[in-house]
Amino acid sequence: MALSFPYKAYMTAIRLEAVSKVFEGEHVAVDELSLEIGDGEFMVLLGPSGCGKTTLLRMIAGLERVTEGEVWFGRTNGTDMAPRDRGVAMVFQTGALYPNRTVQENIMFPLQIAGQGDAEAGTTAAGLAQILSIESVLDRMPRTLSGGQRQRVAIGRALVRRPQVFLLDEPLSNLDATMRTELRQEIGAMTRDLKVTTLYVTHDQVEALTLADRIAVMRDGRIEDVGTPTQVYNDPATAFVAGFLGTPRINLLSATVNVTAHHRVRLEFGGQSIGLDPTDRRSLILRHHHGAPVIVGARSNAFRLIAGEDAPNQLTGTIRAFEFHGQQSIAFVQCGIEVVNPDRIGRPAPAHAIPAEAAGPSLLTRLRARLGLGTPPEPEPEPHGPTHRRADLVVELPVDTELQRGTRVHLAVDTTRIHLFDHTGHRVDRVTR
Ligand SMILES: Nc1ncnc2c1ncn2[C@@H]1O[C@H](COP(=O)(O)OP(=O)(O)OP(=O)(O)O)[C@@H](O)[C@H]1O
Repeated sequence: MALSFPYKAYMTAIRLEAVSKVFEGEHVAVDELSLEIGDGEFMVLLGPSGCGKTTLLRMIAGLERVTEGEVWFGRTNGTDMAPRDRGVAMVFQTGALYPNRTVQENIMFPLQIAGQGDAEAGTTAAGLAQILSIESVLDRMPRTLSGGQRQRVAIGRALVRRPQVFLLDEPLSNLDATMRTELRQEIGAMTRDLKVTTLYVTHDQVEALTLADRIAVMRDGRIEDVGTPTQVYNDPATAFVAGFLGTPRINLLSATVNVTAHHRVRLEFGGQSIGLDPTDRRSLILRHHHGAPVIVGARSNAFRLIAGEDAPNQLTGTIRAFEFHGQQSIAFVQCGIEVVNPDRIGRPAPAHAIPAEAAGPSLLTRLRARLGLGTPPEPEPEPHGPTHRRADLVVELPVDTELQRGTRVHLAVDTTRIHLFDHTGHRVDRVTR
């Protein structure tokens, strides 16, 4: 998959070349990760807790040493540069402010350190405060501010020196829902007005989808997919990405490919099945893979309630629960189909399960060998549940649908809206961006 910035008009502001971070000689937090961020681009790093987002951000800021690989700023190799020389400003979950300085003094402080006079620094700070809607609290002390106001001050202080690169690490996570939405919109508008290259870390898919020019979805120290919000949502590269984006969560159904005597491809779910159109590209790929296990990804809106049993490509089940969600209703339909846990699928098998000659030496093994530390310790068993289990189909229905629990329903499946993944969680029709 190409991870480079697609818009030719932009220059590359940050380039990460096979960057890794190994803590204490054995814990791989970031694993040979490569990514380009364009000048002025708003990139969101999205991924579950512990996948290495903060570590990556800290390596770009120079707060964490890179174990292997290179960090470039434009045409300068910044891998070993001191943090202050990188032109980078960072805002954390809770913006740390100087407690004994007023809001205005906090914002103007970086300019004063840089040698700017009080009057000029004060004017710049007041201008930024206006953009950030905190002009009425300029004379207040940080302890008297709300969480949202404090984050605004932290953002003002980070941006006051016009950094080349603006890094934000979950800046909204400690705010209430209303404040989060408001500040999210302001961060988006402000960074675009200032045309500052921004890298924003979050595990919140709504923040990622609403803010990003592009989203890089991280998992286990690597990037699984990168693209515009519509690309990663509508055309996810892996089952994990499909499962991480979207509410309700996408249905990931375990199926087996059945190629009929007439070279038609059917996807078998135990007792039920659906057929692919012969002109569908996936059909052309799968007709050579009779018996192969696949994962069918179908969002809740890929189904339609139908009356009869005769329609092709339908699944039948029993309503187990029905929820009113305002704009639509969500039905949980028991179809007896195995669903796949996206968090488990495609995770590398434990090192001891892979023949050494097939796997090749891992990053960790190579690093330890170089440091004379011998082979890595046996990996811990993974604390996750099983890969497959029987669960309900989650189906979106018009809000005026009236159904009782226990009702038998027929659901037409729109096969043009499903994604097909192989057993490792990668799309059978590979995604190239
Ligand atoms: N200083 C450290 N020493 C050892 N391990 C660390 C250190 N910092 C981070 N880690 C580990 O590296 C992995 C990545 O951590 P990191 O904080 O980058 O993840 P994250 O995606 O930002 O998670 P979260 O969203 O929870 O902040 C985790 O397993 C974490 O325990």
